[in-house]
Amino acid sequence: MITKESVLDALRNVDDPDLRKDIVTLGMVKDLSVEGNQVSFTVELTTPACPMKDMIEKACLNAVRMMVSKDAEVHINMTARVVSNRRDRQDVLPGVKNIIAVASGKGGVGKSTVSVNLALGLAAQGARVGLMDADIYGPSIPIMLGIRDERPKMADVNGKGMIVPVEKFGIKTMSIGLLIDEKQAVIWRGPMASSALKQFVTDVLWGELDYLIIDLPPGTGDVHLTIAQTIPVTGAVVVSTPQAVAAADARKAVMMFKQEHINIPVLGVVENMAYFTPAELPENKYYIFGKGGAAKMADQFELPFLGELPLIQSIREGGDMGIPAVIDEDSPARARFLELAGQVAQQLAIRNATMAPTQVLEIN
Ligand SMILES: Nc1ncnc2c1ncn2[C@@H]1O[C@H](COP(=O)(O)OP(=O)(O)OP(=O)(O)O)[C@@H](O)[C@H]1O
Repeated sequence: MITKESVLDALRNVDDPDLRKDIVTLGMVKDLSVEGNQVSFTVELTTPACPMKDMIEKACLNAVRMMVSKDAEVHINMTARVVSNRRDRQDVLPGVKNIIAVASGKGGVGKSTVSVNLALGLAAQGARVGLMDADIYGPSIPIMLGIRDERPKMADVNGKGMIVPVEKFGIKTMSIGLLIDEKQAVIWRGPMASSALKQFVTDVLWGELDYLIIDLPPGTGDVHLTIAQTIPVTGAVVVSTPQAVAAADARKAVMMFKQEHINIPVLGVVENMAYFTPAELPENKYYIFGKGGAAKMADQFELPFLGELPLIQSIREGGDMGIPAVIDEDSPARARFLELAGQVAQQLAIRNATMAPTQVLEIN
């Protein structure tokens, strides 16, 4: 006879490969029921974008069939509840579970392209996602999402005027480009940029989010410091390109996050424009700028390498037209960005399980 205990014992042999504990101990097995040879249960993962989802499901099935009964009819409901390890007072971004900053050592490496497609990639897999354009001096998110002409609405919350983020393709977004003329933003000085950013944090109704992606300005500067001091950023993703000079700049970005007064864990390094793929020969990869630079850099810092993204004309065209690669079913880059989203979500789950929460100066 199949019992609940025998099923649980079998499932104790299935490990979450990232968290390195079995799924029963981790409390991921829910709603177990057994009737005759019908066994059903839910496995609750830490992210809907988990790249190990299919593997864990198969391992559960095999464990019950091999260790309990080969005649068991097993129904597994794979779900996810994104965890947060925030321990701050939640004065800022109260309903936001995880905050991911996307950075680059220098401009033009595709940081905004990665931010947009990472946000959409997480949302495509079922997460609630927001995208904050903190690139105050050169906001490109409104163009990339095709919302240049939209203006956010205001809402009254307990007598305080709050900005309602613009929604597009299932994500919420806010950019200085949605409030003022893009050209004006370029001439802003440091203190103005910092106070605009603080508004994005305190005066925008982000609501409940699993992930908030922050597209940082290129390089290292005032805005980065403001963000590190006011927002409990869960982790950062550093974008690089293959050229040696780009890798050297990306190294500076990694060093910035490691500084004592910033101290934000780096989730990994992604290499954009790693190889060229012509539209008519999608299987061909040409490593025109050299190969393996960002992976080597990640290795030196003992950071995860989050993968290579191709240089494809349609990524640029999609960006200009407001149709990002993840939204374009025909884009050869779509699958790569979905993989990247899975890698980032996975590294974030590991970070939350193994490291202390990020500290910030509390706002009074
Ligand atoms: N993998 C890619 N293939 C083709 N074009 C790309 C790719 N990644 C980015 N681009 C294009 O390169 C240009 C710069 O990209 P993007 O604006 O994302 O860079 P950035 O690092 O955010 O720049 P900045 O920080 O200076 O604003 C854009 O026109 C974008 O569409």
